Amino acid sequence: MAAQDAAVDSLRDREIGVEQEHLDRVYHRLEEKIDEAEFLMHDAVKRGQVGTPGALAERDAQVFRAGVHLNRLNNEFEDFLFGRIDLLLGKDGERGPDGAFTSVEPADDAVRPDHTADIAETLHIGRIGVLDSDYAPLVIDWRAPAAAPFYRSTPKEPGRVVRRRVIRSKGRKVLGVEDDLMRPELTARLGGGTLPVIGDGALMAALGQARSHTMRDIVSSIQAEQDMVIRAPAASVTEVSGGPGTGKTAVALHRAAYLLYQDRRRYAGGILVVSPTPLLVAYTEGVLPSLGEEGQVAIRAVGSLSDEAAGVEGATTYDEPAVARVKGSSRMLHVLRKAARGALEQPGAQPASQDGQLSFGDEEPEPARSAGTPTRLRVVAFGARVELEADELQRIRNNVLSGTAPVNLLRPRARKLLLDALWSKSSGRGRYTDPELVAELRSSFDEDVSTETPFLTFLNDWWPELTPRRVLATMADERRLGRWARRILNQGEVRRLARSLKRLDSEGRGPLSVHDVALLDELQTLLGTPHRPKRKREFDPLDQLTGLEELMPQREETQWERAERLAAERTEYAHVIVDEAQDLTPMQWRMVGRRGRHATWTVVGDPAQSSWSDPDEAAAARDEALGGRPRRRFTLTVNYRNPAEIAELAAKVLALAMPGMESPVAVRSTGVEPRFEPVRDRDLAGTVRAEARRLLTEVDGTIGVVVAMNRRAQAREWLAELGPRVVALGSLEAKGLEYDATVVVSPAEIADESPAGLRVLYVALTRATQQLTVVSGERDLPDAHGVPDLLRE
Ligand SMILES: Nc1ncnc2c1ncn2[C@@H]1O[C@H](COP(=O)(O)OP(=O)(O)OP(=O)(O)O)[C@@H](O)[C@H]1O
Repeated sequence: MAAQDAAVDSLRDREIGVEQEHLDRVYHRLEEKIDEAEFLMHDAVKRGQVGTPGALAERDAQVFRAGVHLNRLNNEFEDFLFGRIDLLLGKDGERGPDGAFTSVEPADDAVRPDHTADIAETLHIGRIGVLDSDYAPLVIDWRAPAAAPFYRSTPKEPGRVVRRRVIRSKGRKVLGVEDDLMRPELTARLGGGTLPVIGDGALMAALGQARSHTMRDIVSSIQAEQDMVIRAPAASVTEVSGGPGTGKTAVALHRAAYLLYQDRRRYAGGILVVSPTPLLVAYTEGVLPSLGEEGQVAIRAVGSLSDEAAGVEGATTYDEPAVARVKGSSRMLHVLRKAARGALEQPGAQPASQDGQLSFGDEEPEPARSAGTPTRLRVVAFGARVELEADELQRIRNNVLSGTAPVNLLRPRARKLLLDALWSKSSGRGRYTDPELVAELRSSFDEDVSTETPFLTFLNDWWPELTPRRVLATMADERRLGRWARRILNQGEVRRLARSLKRLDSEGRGPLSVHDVALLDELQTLLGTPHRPKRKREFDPLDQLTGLEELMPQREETQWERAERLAAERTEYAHVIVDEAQDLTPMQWRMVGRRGRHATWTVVGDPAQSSWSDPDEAAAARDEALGGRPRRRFTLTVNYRNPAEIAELAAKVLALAMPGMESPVAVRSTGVEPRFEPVRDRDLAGTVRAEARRLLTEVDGTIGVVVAMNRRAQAREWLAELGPRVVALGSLEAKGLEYDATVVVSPAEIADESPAGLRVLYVALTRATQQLTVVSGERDLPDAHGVPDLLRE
């Protein structure tokens, strides 16, 4: 036995040595390329010293190319070679531009009748493609067509692949190799010897690794059904559904990298990835840079999508479910339309005599500014007083508002109609009959009236420029909100909504909830931003190189800052990826839809994990956002996260939440059953803490403790002393995340928290990669084994 082990070890060492040799060649080639790039840089700087405009432009172009080159090489130097495939001869013997055979199928005579065959081609796969100096492929980019068999080949449909190898390396050192045989029936020969096979495949090794607080890429172990989605043509809308842990988020991010590789020019318009929470954004942020992509892709939480919520974190507070339900509903659109117009009028108007008086000339003192909307406009023109009374002002307002244009953009029209009305009453009007003289008089009337501070003050008060935040703040007034929401929301809804907005001051400053953000974004559209002339920039010769800034990331800017800046500059994207799409409310769909009106889309989600109470309403909003574009649908069926023992328990909740819905198949089993800990409510804190502490000794990575939303703060206190490996999460925050072990506290509390509570509980139960403990309180009615009522057969 020992002799056999030693033989396996020496074979493994030999194969590691083979791959090491290849990696050395690759590094050698990369170093040559870096030298070339550095030479280009220096050469370019020298040319710049010539000083002629032509030489300057040439220098800039060279610096640009060399910079891009260096940036890519430096980024992708670490651990970028990860795979290898050994293939049979291709059917027609044709080769593509990268030197690889193009045919997926083997040649008819590739396999001899005695089941022996020769390896005709070996390809190494990595994060970028590297060509040798004679243009032979040393590494094939994982996104290139020639790399597809690495992902697509299965023992059932092997194509030309005989052996698939995953190479584990760190920096310049190969640490290990794991092989999968796709054609185990063959005796294949390579370089005069039999093709060796090491290990039992890389997937299980990858799945068994401890988790950290950031997601890893899966580039070396993408599975065939996932690869179909990643490489699906970017036509219209690609919809991907699949249960928990099927790799939807991973696939969506790899797809972004693939699309950029396929058509960088097309996606220069940017790719937006919409995530449900800032926690998931932080968790996934490293994946794209590890795939060699950054900058072009903005990953944003839905709570920080609108400029109105701009800031590092955006909105992170959650409304109670009944309020969230109102704010997310598409009925809010009708309320907001009314509010955007109604908010022009501010309550608390002063008596008419003090309101908005205007002196034309110097005869009268400037009036005091009113607190509310002025109800009278008075000017003195051509020696006579001209007034517009409340009813006339109202008529003008109604007239201006009769269209659908954004309110702030209507201000010039309001101003014009005010001047028309004043003019029609002024003595100047009847003074002349000659049309030319009348026109001249009118124009000097307009100029004089409209540039006087008091008129401007009146206009500012009577037709103020509204900000979305200010309008939202006016909705905290229950009486006014009730008027705008008549026949749209019921009284209870109005009361709850108004109360939730009392957090904001009169200008709308204050903490925003996640659901407020979509309301602000809608208001932004309803109000419009008045055009303001931009300050002219000084001429910069670098501007002539279009795309320079876009393509050459600056060293001092982090990936996060860059994505933020680009996102802030963009209002629309070329491709929009929506992760956890089942959670977007109708109002959020409208917000996301505005960012992809001309985009192609990838929408991934799982209806069984939806925390939105009215799936039909959300589906209608989603259809509206995606328009009539054709859709391609994919389903992922294998759960790579949860061991079978945990998946089985979660399936019980799925049966309650969505009867008839199928669970994905768990790909592995650990033999460790979920634990149940019944507890008296008063002992909850101690038990949860003790359980988290126990799990710290059981698993190497992270531990997530999931509680009902209203216990969040409490749970953080319980666990404060346990260090960074333990994280306390509200049920809605657990979305998309995963931990080595999880403690789910009181399933009944989580399920009772909202109408979608059972689906939220399903999410909570499917976060662990190794171990799960369910702590049941009194409300969970645990049986003798501690199993709560909701999780029994
Ligand atoms: N082909 C793969 N190779 C290795 N690991 C994988 C593979 N596919 C998925 N995984 C891992 O499985 C876990 C779940 O993936 P991911 O979070 O993308 O699933 P999901 O479908 O988005 O889950 P959920 O719906 O629960 O949020 C991750 O740790 C991911 O790295």
